Amino acid sequence: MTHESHRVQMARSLGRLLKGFQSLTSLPAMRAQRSHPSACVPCRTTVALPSLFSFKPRDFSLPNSSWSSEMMRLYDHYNSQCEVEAERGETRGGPWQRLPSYNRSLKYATGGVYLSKIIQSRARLFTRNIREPGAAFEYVLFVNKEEQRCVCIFQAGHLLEGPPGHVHGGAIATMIDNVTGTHATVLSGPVMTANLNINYRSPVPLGSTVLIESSLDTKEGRKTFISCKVTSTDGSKLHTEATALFLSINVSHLLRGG
Ligand SMILES: CCCCCCCCCCCCCC(=O)SCCNC(=O)CCNC(=O)[C@H](O)C(C)(C)COP(=O)(O)OP(=O)(O)OC[C@H]1O[C@@H](n2cnc3c(N)ncnc32)[C@H](O)[C@@H]1OP(=O)(O)O
Repeated sequence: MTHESHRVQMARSLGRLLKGFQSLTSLPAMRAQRSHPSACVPCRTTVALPSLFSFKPRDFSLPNSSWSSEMMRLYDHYNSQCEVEAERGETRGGPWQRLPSYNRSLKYATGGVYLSKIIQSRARLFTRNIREPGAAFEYVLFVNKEEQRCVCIFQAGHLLEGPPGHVHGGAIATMIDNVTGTHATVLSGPVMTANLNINYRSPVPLGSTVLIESSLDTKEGRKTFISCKVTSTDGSKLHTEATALFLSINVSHLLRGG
């Protein structure tokens, strides 16, 4: 590849990358989807990131047959608040927004050099790379921009076992990083995790549904500080608590390999 064509390709990648982050930070209101998988057709299909794909991607934040009744109940609870009744039977955006989720995010985040075409085409978001529904990370995130809060309903599948019958601490850390990182991106644009502190208070039973809630502590220049809690769905049991620091980055940071 000549120097010039490499520069052109780099500029194009940067454009795509920025577009992805921008669409995540200016999320369009999503219409509530209260029904089960078969009926899950988005009423408005403008979602974050599709411009990065050459095919219609699957939105993993929508219910599938593996979701427990508790997962569905909570999904319905938050989804019903994504849209509220307005005048004359019309609806408008509510306090919460569901965040769509895809298994490919940044095609050109290469770690310094361009990945080979094969690796590019195979790269997948870690938490969305297992095909079997319910086997690993099943989750959906809702964000409340006014309250600067984010809630994730998470069902931990059998492939996430750590201590017998319970969820691996690394899988919990992954989800905390995922939720707080997405929340920080919504609040501050492109960021990277600089620091993550986790206290594990009580084990999470495998197969259970838990809530992961994150809230903004403060923003100082490039720094976004977030707190996070993992609890049972009725809030009575604290499983994990964490604090995280995210630093705003220029996306070229990713392309340069940090
Ligand atoms: C398209 C969009 C899709 C998005 C989808 C999202 C879904 C997926 C979400 C998944 C989410 C997953 C997310 C992931 O998994 S991100 C992957 C895990 N994270 C990394 O790999 C990050 C690696 N580190 C870096 O790249 C750099 O160190 C960064 C960029 C973080 C900072 O390097 P940079 O050169 O830029 O900054 P600086 O060193 O000048 O420091 C600047 C300031 O910050 C302070 N500082 C720095 N570090 C720390 C620290 N550890 N504790 C406390 N403070 C720290 C420092 O003292 C200074 O403060 P001050 O002196 O100015 O006061």
